[in-house]
Order: sequence, then structure tokens, then C-alpha cells
Amino acid sequence: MCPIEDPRSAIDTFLNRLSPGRLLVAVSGGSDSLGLLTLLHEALAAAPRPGVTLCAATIDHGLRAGAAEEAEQVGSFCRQRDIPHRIARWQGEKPTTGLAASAREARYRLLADLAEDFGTRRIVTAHTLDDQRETIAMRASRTETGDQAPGLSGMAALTLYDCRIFILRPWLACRRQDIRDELTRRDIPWVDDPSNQDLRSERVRTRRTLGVDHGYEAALKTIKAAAEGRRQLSDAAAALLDSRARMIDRTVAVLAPDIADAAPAPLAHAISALIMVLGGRRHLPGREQMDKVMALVTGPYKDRHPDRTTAGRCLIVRSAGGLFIARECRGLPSLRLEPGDTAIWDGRFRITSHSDEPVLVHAGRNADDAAEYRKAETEDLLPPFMRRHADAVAPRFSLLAQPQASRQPDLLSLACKPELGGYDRFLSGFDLELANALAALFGRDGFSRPPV
Ligand SMILES: Nc1ncnc2c1ncn2[C@@H]1O[C@H](COP(=O)(O)OP(=O)(O)OP(=O)(O)O)[C@@H](O)[C@H]1O
Repeated sequence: MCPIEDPRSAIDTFLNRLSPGRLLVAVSGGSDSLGLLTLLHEALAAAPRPGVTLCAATIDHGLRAGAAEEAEQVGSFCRQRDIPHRIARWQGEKPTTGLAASAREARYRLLADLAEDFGTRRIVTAHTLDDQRETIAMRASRTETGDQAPGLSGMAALTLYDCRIFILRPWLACRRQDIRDELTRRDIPWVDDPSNQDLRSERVRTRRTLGVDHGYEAALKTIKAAAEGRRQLSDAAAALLDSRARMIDRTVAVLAPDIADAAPAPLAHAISALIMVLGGRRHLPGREQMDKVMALVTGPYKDRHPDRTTAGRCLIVRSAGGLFIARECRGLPSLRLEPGDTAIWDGRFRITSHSDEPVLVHAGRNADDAAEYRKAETEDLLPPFMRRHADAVAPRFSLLAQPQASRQPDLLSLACKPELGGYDRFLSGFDLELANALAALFGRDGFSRPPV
């Protein structure tokens, strides 16, 4: 069995590993995060770590009466302890569907911005083993998301958010009740968010089903085994990409013809990562889609008539030259950029306009690009079927910036940097090697381990 960690020892272990610098504690005012701030503050008062200091932030989602007041309460809690604290409010229109996901996205964005204001790249959250169990139970019940076995490892103790901020979770092996006991012993009250009772929320229903009394040790054991499995799978997928994949023009991935002989699980993981990035999505393709793709990859090969399929906005073609994966040629968006603007086109390219007038970015081809593209064709880089999808598959040849005042498309005023899908947004510590293999393939800077 895996031992449940005591919250105070977990904090000491965490602090002992930490390099100097500031930590931003994300405090909602609920028991877990208030407990985290309290125990971090106490541990540092008892045994200061050179250069390690705390600051705190609270996000007011503006979704219920009383939230602003609760944020202020956290503020005064911090003032009493001389901990700098900031509140940020989620402004603007709130969506009617997917509110929880949008609130989460906004929360991380605001927390990351506050961290930068505080001059730190590290945020600590109070996710517990209870949260972890719920997350895993929800993922397990959702077969269509594509979170297969890897998802069952749950949240990572370390995530890189938006390529800029590290999110640290020191309490993933601690129980919520033990944290509450610490607060009760100190007579510190916490806020119980009423939405934690709302049975319309999947998490609340899952919490009720799981209960609180038993199963923690077994759950922790399963989670640790799954986490190790996920890291290994991810590393093996990275090794496959390093040795067997190449890119044409950062937009078509080609896997070596004998790739089908590779171990199926890492192969499927490597291919699904490529599909996510090339298709401009933030999540891996679903299980059914991957079953279809793997049937194409490992099934019998019919010479002269390359097999093909689609998944996650990608076209996947199997031909004598190997397995080709690229964005499908449909639903390609147009994007208007003001001078100096940066925006993400099609989920795939972060584009900066250096033009001094507004430009329209769209897929298409001009004469020079066509000539270059023909060169690529004569070199027979792409299977014939894929050549017809040139507008989508080869943006270097086809992504145009058209100045509003001119009819002449101009390719040179754009700077394009490939996006790496979910890896750029929420890169889990399990996937660091895989994300680096993708970065290398796409000609991007890699991701480094944080100075935790
Ligand atoms: N309003 C908030 N302001 C500041 N920090 C918050 C806020 N809400 C949550 N957090 C931080 O995030 C942690 C997890 O909170 P919670 O479990 O409610 O979020 P979640 O949505 O389930 O998790 P995740 O954000 O990873 O999906 C909290 O312990 C706290 O550290």
C-alpha cells in the first residue's frame, strides 16, 4: 500500500526541494488552499529557506454573491501574516455552456498574470488526493475524450502553463480531512463554496459516489502506478518521434514505412500527439478515432492504392513512403491582424504581423509559392493524394497575408511559430520528453525543467 502523506510533512519535503525565489499561493478561501497558505507560512517561519518567500492571490469569478467579500477575507488573512496578496476579477461575458471549463481557463490565466506581476514563475495550488481521485474517476467514465490509460494517472505534481508559469501541487498524496483537521486545531475558519453542493456538477456527483472514508491508500497506489506508466509511455513515444519521424515544412509529419513494427502503445501515443498538434487542437483525438487510425497504420498495406483516413482535423495517408499526417484541407479560417498583432491561426501557428496596415491571413497560394511547391512535388515528398491538399498541408507555401489596400498577397510580413496544442497550454510534467521531441520536430525551442 502507498502511505497517505501528512500535510505538514508534505510541505516540509516540498520546501526542502525548492530553489530560492517567490512562490505564489493560489488561495480560494476554501479549506485546502487556506490550509496550504497557513502551513507554508508556518513552516517558513519555523525554518526559513534562504530566498524562499510567499505571496498569494485570489480569483473572484464574479459568479455568485459573496465571492468578492470572501476574496477580501483572504486578503485580511494575508495582511495579518504580512503576506502580499492580490485579487483579480474575471471580467466580461460569461458563457452559458461550459462555464466550469471557461472559469478554470480564466482562473489560470489570471493567476499566471498575477504571478508575473509578483515577479515569479511558480504558482502553488492545494489540489489534494480527494481532487485527484475525483479527476481520475471522471476521466475514467469519459471514454470519448481520448484520455485512455494515460489520463488515469491524474494531475501531475508539476504542470507548465502557457509556456511561462509552473504550477506546483505538493498535496496530491494528502487527504482533505487531514488538512481540515490542521485548520480546526488552529481555530481557522474556511469558506464552503455552495457550488460544492450543486449536484448539477459532475465533480460534486463523483465526490458523493466516492465517499470520504476509505479507498485512499488503494487509490494512491493505483495513481502512482498509472503515473509511472504514463511517464514511460510518453518517453517511449518521444523516442519513436526522435528516431522515426521527420517533418516536411513543419506541416506534414512523416513516419518511417516500418513504423508499424513499433510497440503499439507508444506508437499510438506518438501518433495521437502528432494529430493533436498538426490538427491545431488542444486535446488528443478520442479513442474511437485512434482505433481507426491504428487499424490503418498496422493493417495490411495495399500497394498502389494508399489507404487514408481522417482524425482530429488531420488527414492520415499510408503510402510506400511512410505514414503521412497533415491538417485536412477544410474549414481553414481567415484571420484579420492589426499592425503588430499576434494571434493564433487555426490553432497551429502563432502569427505576428510586421505589416504596417491590417492584413488578412488565409490559406491560398501565390506564384512564387506555387513554384516552390512544385519543387517539393517534383521531389516527390508527398503522396499524390496529399498534394491536392496543398493549401492546408504546406502553409509555408500557402499562408498569405493580404494587406487590405492591396490585391497582392505578401508572405514576408508574417512571422510564424508553430503551436504545440495542449503541450503549449497545459504541459504535464509526465510529458516533458514528448513535448521536447515535438518541439524539435517542429523547429521550436524546447521546454526546460523548472527551477523547483
Ligand atoms: N478562486 C480561486 N482563487 C485562487 N485559487 C484558486 C481558486 N479556485 C481554486 N484555486 C486553486 O486551485 C486549487 C484547486 O481548486 P479546485 O479543486 O476548485 O479547482 P479545480 O477546477 O477542481 O482544479 P483545476 O483548476 O486544476 O481544474 C485550489 O486548491 C486553489 O489552490
